[in-house]
Amino acid sequence: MSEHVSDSTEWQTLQGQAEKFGAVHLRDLFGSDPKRGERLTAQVADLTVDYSKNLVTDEVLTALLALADRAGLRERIGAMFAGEHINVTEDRAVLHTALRLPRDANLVVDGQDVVAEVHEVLDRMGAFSDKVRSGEWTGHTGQRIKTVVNIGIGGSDLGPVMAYEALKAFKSPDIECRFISNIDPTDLYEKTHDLDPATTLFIVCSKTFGTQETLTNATEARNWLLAGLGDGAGADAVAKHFVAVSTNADRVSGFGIDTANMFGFWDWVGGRYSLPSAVGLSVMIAVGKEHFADMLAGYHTVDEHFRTQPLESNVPALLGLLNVWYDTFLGAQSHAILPYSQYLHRFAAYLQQLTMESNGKSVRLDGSPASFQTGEVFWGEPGTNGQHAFYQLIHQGTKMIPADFIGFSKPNHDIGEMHDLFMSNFFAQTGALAFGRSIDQVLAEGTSPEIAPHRVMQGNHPTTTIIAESLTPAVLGQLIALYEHITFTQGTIWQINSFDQWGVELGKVMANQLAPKLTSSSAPAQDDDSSTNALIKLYRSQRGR
Ligand SMILES: O=P(O)(O)OC[C@H]1O[C@](O)(CO)[C@@H](O)[C@@H]1O
Repeated sequence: MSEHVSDSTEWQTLQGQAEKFGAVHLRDLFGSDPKRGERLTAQVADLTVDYSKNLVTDEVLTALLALADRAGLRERIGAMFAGEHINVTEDRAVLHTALRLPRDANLVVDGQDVVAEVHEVLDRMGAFSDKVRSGEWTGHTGQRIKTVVNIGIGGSDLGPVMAYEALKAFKSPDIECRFISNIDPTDLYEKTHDLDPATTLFIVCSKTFGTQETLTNATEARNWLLAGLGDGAGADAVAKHFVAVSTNADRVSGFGIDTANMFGFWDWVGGRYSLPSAVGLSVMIAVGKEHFADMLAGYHTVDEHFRTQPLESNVPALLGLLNVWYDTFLGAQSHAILPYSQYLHRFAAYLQQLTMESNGKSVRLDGSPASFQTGEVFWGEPGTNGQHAFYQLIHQGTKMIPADFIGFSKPNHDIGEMHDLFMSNFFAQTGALAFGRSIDQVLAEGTSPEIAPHRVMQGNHPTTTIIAESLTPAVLGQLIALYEHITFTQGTIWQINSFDQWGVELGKVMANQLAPKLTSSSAPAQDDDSSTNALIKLYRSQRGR
């Protein structure tokens, strides 16, 4: 492999193809190949993935696969699964795939029997969630737990809340979960003000147990609990109502949570990849350990596909390469995630962290600046809500926005004809985006020549359609693993480290430095830039300080 993939002949070939691609239209690609739809459809586990409505020719696909070879994608996949320290800036293995290995698998990394440790924690989580679900685990006053409140942010929040919402059809009717993430006090207030402390269990979820938002929320939640339980409530009550999920036992006990009530994970699990670890405890309590195990098994089937399939039939690799094609070679800036499932209403938000914290990088592994466009902006809303909000811009705007349509043949709740109507929108949209409406069609419908141009849809907007029979825990695991490996593929081609997040770390440090200037009436707000100084002064005066 050449030192920089972007200097390779394979890269140049794709640049050349991109330059002449403006003339290619999906109408022609489908017109000249009646079997394109079937030919460019692949299966990964329970997911049928139709990528035929993407702006690619066979020539481009071949060139993308050659680029993947040049970038050593196969070898990088092997290195990740084997536990090599591919997160070079933190000198860590990247082993979220080990979180879903079956009990009888073998993986020893850095002298650690990874599978045994993973299953030891899963077993403890299972036993604990059984107790909470059955009512055997009681609070300080002897009452059973009715509400589980997860306190965490980023990967310690987005995965659990997304999966909890996605799997609502599988949850216990006796337990509700809530999620506090923002340090905005209104989040804490809204999620607790109508709860009974006696029946509330908090999970303080933080890989580092050093995150300002989470520790502040957890401290205030403990105050709320003790005040609500009244006289006599102290450390014993905290032990009944607070458990922790973290990699840092010292900080957990420093906070006052008994480490007997701590569920651990490891530094080789990145926050945004941590849902299948103990970070998923709230989800396990809601849906039960069996459904959680189904979700892990779903992840694992896609992991195995990614690890073993040749690249030409490797679905995450192909979709990752398509994303590189759009982003780096065709200049697309964003990527829409459009699930036709209300249960997946937090899926795009979840993927934002997964993809943008992973691939929002401009420096390559060797420290040199990337001389090309990397990570896209991921965004989206469930259909059909999105249709009545932003689809107009996708259909007739000036930007290229590749979009993933995710749908299910069977709804979790079937009511009348609703699901068929819902899915008719799903199928109609990808067709309209691809093939549009020509001026001749518009005029033939009787539209006046003055208005006709406004009603023309150029089409040629790329989409990928992902369908499964229904949204089950296993299918959810498959979907998440699919996007994890798409993200990995992109990072590999770009030769960036998809597993650190130094940019976010800077913001955390600066917020901690600024905090005293907001709260103290004596400290002058003068040593920042003129804009920040003025804004802090305004804030302080409005707060009466
Ligand atoms: O789980 P922790 O350590 O509280 O971190 C929360 C989040 O903060 C980040 O470090 C930055 O947003 C994420 O990567 C992580 O998921």
